Amino acid sequence: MTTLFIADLHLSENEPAITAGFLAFLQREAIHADALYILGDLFEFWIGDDEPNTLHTQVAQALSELHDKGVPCYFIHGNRDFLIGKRFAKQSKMTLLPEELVIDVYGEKILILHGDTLCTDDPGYLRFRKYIRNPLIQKIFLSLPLFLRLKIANKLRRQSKLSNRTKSSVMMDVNQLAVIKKLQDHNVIYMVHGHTHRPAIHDLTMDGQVSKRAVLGAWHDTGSVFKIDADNNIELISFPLQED
Ligand SMILES: O=C(CCCCNC(=O)Nc1ccc(S(=O)(=O)N2CCN(c3cc(Cl)cc(C(F)(F)F)c3)CC2)cc1)NO
Ligand SMILES: [Mn+2]
Repeated sequence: MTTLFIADLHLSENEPAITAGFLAFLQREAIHADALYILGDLFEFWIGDDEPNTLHTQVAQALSELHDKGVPCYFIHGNRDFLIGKRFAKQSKMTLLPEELVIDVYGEKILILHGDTLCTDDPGYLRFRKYIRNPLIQKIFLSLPLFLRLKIANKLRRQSKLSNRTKSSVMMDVNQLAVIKKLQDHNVIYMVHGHTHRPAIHDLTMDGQVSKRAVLGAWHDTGSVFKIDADNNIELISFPLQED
């Protein structure tokens, strides 16, 4: 049996093929797993659980069916879908996790997180993140009428696109010291995260031990899944989304 990790699908109504690929992945692959961890940015944007949206309903229904077939699904918020709340968690029967957590997978301790907090070379983003993760700011934002939230969201998405163009690729990747500090803070040697869209398994010698950091790939033309089996064999796999 295996435990599966995915992230950065950035599901949106403009990308129906990715949604179809995700639903097929749930029915064909996740259905046989011990658990599925979704490490953030499942959706491209999220302005509140109260937004009527057929994509959200469709995804919630599929995740709920996975749960009913005995596969628990855990979710860590990404920098896009950080407003996913209790209501969607209830509809999808996903368990919302804190932004970083050490889990036990077949006896191994693994730190899981979205990965945006590792990008410490982008102080501007981290300042923005601190602001919008503030519960009071979230309460105020969620109390705005939907049309206003949509307006703000579209503006911020445009700004993000523009500002990401000017950021160096170093700035957009994790900072090695931040990675080491996180591992030491949690006293673990394994880490799985997404966010950077740079799929790889990195070996890192830390305090004389070989530490591993698995980075999940974003879902575009291919899907990406990190798998751990009961013998602690690990695999980072990318697979075509289109049914040929
Ligand atoms: O990797 C990097 C850089 C990575 C790129 C980071 N950029 C990035 O994530 N952008 C972004 C994320 C989400 C959306 S959104 O459309 O889903 N949506 C916008 C409005 N949201 C809001 C919430 C609250 Cl509480 C408060 C407000 C407030 F106060 F602004 F009005 C707004 C809710 C969420 C739009 C853009 N660096 O290393
Ligand atoms: Mn992200």
